[in-house]
Amino acid sequence: MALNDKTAVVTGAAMGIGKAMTEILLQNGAQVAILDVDKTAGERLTEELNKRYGAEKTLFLNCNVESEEQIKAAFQKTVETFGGIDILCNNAGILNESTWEKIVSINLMGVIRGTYLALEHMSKLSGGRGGVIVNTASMAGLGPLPSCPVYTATKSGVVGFTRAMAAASAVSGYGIRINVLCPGFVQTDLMSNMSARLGQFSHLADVTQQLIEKIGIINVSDVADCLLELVTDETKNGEALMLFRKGKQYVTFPSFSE
Ligand SMILES: NC(=O)c1ccc[n+]([C@@H]2O[C@H](COP(=O)([O-])OP(=O)(O)OC[C@H]3O[C@@H](n4cnc5c(N)ncnc54)[C@H](O)[C@@H]3O)[C@@H](O)[C@H]2O)c1
Ligand SMILES: CC[C@@H](O)/C=C/C=C\C[C@@H](O)/C=C/C=C/C=C\[C@@H](O)CCCC(=O)O
Repeated sequence: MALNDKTAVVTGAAMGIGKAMTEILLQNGAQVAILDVDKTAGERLTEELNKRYGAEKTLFLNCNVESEEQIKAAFQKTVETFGGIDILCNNAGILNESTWEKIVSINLMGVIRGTYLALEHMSKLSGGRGGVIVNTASMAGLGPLPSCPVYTATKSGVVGFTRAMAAASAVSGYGIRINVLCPGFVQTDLMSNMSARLGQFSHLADVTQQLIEKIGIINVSDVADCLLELVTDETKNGEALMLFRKGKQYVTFPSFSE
């Protein structure tokens, strides 16, 4: 899928991985709606990107993925501005084990909310052009991060939701491919003050540190490159792409369908 003049929506786009996703999509010719709960950072980034890529290429929309209403309004504004939605990156996420219900609401329910509301604009069954959705999970969605049980649960949920939705899309004829990214540790703000983010598991900070040393830390640009692959490669649907310092790998899951 060529990205020239395609419209992408990226959630949690004001910084970190979402910012890198936004940039690679712009570099490849897409126009991008930048959705984020942080208005200051979102507006600052949009101003910077406008200078580099042109004001008509980006649109900042203040949006909390915990709110169905706000996502709905942001998608509507994107469609009014750019004429449709071709690519959705459900990327917004947090790590804070002390506010566990909030992690579930943002990391897992935010992905489900975003996907269901985007179908109304993207699905060929409701007059959309089809396209591609990429969800950001984590390696923690494949193997447990002991210091973060709820974060692990949300990311496992995102992997399962993505794979089931991809199969549902193929069988139903939505015309939408749905894939999931599973990065290991990535150098962003989410990795700062790790011990404080672990809540009742702060005593396991050392275990996390050992894991970080074992599998290494990658850069946001490595994740953005993998996003581009999942967006552009039309053969990919229902895939989980794991990446860490050792490299990237499509995950093989057990098959129960035969
Ligand atoms: N950093 C890592 O090591 C790592 C590894 C694997 C997966 N991830 C996942 O990647 C995604 C992005 O994380 P990051 O490392 O870039 O984090 P980050 O903290 O650098 O950026 C997250 C962005 O999401 C926004 N955000 C937070 N809550 C939101 C909400 N309710 N609605 C809308 N926007 C919201 C923040 O304002 C911020 O701009 C997350 O889903 C995270 O779980 C991160
Ligand atoms: C803190 C941000 C969070 O999103 C990052 C988590 C990163 C890793 C969590 C870790 O517990 C996950 C391990 C997953 C392993 C899955 C499969 C293994 O086969 C990988 C093999 C690794 C290796 O070759 O050493």
